[in-house]
Amino acid sequence: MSSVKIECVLPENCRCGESPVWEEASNSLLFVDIPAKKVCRWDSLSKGVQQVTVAVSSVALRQSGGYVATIGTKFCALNWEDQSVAVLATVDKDKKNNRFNDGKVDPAGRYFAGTMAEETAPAVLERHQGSLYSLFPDHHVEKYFDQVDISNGLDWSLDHKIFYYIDSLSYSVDAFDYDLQTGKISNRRSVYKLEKEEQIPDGMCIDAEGKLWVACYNGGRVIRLDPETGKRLQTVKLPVDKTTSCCFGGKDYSEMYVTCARDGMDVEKLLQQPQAGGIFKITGLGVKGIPPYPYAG
Ligand SMILES: O=C(O)[C@H](O)[C@@H](O)[C@H](O)[C@H](O)CO
Ligand SMILES: [Zn+2]
Repeated sequence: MSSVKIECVLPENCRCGESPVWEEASNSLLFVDIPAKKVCRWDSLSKGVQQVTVAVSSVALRQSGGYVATIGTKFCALNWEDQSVAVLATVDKDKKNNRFNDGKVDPAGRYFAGTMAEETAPAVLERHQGSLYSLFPDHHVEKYFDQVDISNGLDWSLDHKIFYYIDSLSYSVDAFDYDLQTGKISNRRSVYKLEKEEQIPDGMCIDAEGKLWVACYNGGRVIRLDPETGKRLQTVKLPVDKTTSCCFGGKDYSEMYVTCARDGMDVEKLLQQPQAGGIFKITGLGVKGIPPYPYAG
């Protein structure tokens, strides 16, 4: 194993950083801060941050330019230049206390995202209120299942035949068979159950070897899993407890970026972990990621 280096590249003080995504064209990391209601774009060359204020939970690239984002219970297009938002579709119309949470685009350009009840405190919420959806390139929405607690990490296997998914309060990383042609999922099973000290599974991404990286909320780490054997291959601890999500980026996708949260920490913990809410860069992992897929609509 090569020598792993962890660096806080942006002391952004996110209340709850989430949805990191690398934009190669601008050498930037996009991410959101859910309670602070903003989408941020950090330029890795100039180190500058731009932001748009909107009640967002996830953001993704869009093939035709700009971005897509989940805002409240709406799938939206986000124009970065004039900061305008256009609603593409709305879900959970009968659930006034719901909002979208994590989302990611599949290899065919569909935007997958799930919902959850609004939290009263981190991980405290009315159970089973969420559902998983995807926004197709023609802007129609398909619903996959309901009864979700906290819809979180998602990604697809390198051959596009498996969809990986995390409902945080199940403490499990699940897999489904995936039909890329139709966007249909089937045959749900668990590929990894978190150990107690790993705490709550949150955001996730796949690497170029087909292994999964899961950010562990309250666990202060990202873990690398082999979804075929169900074994944990590696643990990388960070100097903050509330690690929320991860993605690969940088040159050739050889760096990993990790988001985390400050909300839910008491004064003493914040003094111990002054970098809570920052953006972390991990190098020396010895494995690369793959580029994010852009929404095709
Ligand atoms: O970031 C998310 O996915 C949720 O929006 C957050 O509220 C926390 O991560 C959650 O409380 C822990 O599971
Ligand atoms: Zn999350």
